[in-house]
Amino acid sequence: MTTPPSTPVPTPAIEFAGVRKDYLSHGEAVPAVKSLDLAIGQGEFFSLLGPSGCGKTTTMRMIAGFEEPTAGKVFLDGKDVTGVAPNKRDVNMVFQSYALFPHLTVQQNVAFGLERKKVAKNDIKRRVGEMLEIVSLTGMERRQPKEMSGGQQQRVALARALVNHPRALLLDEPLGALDLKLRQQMQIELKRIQREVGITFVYVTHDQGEALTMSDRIAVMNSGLIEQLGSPRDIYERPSTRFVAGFIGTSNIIDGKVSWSDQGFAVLDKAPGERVVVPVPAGVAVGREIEVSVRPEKIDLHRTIPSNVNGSLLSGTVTEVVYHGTSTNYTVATTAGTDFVVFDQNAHDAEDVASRGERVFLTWAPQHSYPIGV
Ligand SMILES: Nc1ncnc2c1ncn2[C@@H]1O[C@H](COP(=O)(O)OP(=O)(O)OP(=O)(O)O)[C@@H](O)[C@H]1O
Repeated sequence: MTTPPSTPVPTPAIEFAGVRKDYLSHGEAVPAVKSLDLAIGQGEFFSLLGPSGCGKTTTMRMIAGFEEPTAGKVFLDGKDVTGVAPNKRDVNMVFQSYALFPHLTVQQNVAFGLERKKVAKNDIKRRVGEMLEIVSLTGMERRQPKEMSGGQQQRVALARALVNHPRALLLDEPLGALDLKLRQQMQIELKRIQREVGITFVYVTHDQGEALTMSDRIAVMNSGLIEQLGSPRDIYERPSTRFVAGFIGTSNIIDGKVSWSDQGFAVLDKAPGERVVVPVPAGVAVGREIEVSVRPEKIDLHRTIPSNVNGSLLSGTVTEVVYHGTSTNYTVATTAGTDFVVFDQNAHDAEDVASRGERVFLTWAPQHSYPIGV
């Protein structure tokens, strides 16, 4: 028997090994990052997502070298850079405030770093031209920042940060100052730009929609720790903690005791005739308390009890109906004791399925129940 050749493991672009970061405030250590072991791949679009104060910016500043870990090491392309000055790390940053030079033109702003490095004039012209094309600003070379919109200024900042091909680009809430529509356009643009330049992007945000739209992987942080690391789909469809389920989108969460378990499924009995069916790994025994998360768009709402329900069934009373254009959102006080949110797509007609005060039945397929932390 021959052993298969081992596939070489690519060196991560960025790596944290046993990192902790405490700040000193009035003589007391404030833990900002409690324990971090993380590898970010070459060319990955990686987001650090979490509520204010969870340690995202501190994590990013440790990559840039603006903060040093209290313990542990940071590696860039496999090289230990702990203690190495920021200007020797070959990573660039983009912030919410564009920090462009106001008296310089777009061309001069983008060329600035290359000129300081004494790159040949012809090369500068070519590289700036290529970069402006990537960020869709060709033709605006002679403008000054004040003659441009917020979104255009942010593109200049991006072009300036990318023109010298850094090892990684760190982006700290760069779209925060833009209005919603422009922000959504820029999210798509940023992802395209990242794909074209092939540089590792580390993106800090507290906006879950933004992280879901752009990232290859997301680290959801809470109180100085990563709660879950995975693809946008993993994080949304399979939240590993109650915090992640609540922070990313809207989740309906039900607690209950397993009353029956067989062939990869468990049942939590609720009111007579009602139940929650959930896929579980082997070994989840009858009697065990579990938490189940269900996304609002997976649930069907009925005015009469449906026959042949394959999966979960709960009943309740509608307490709120909110029309959102693409969907109508219902809040239902269920007999299971929790309020459920149900998104009903306005795909065919925009008539409400039910009104406030009405008794309704909620059903969803077994695979749309997700057991948290089981
Ligand atoms: N220079 C500092 N001195 C003392 N404590 C600090 C310092 N910088 C950050 N902290 C604390 O460290 C923790 C993490 O802060 P950090 O800025 O990394 O969070 P964040 O997730 O980026 O938050 P935000 O989204 O609000 O920027 C917070 O409790 C914060 O108060």
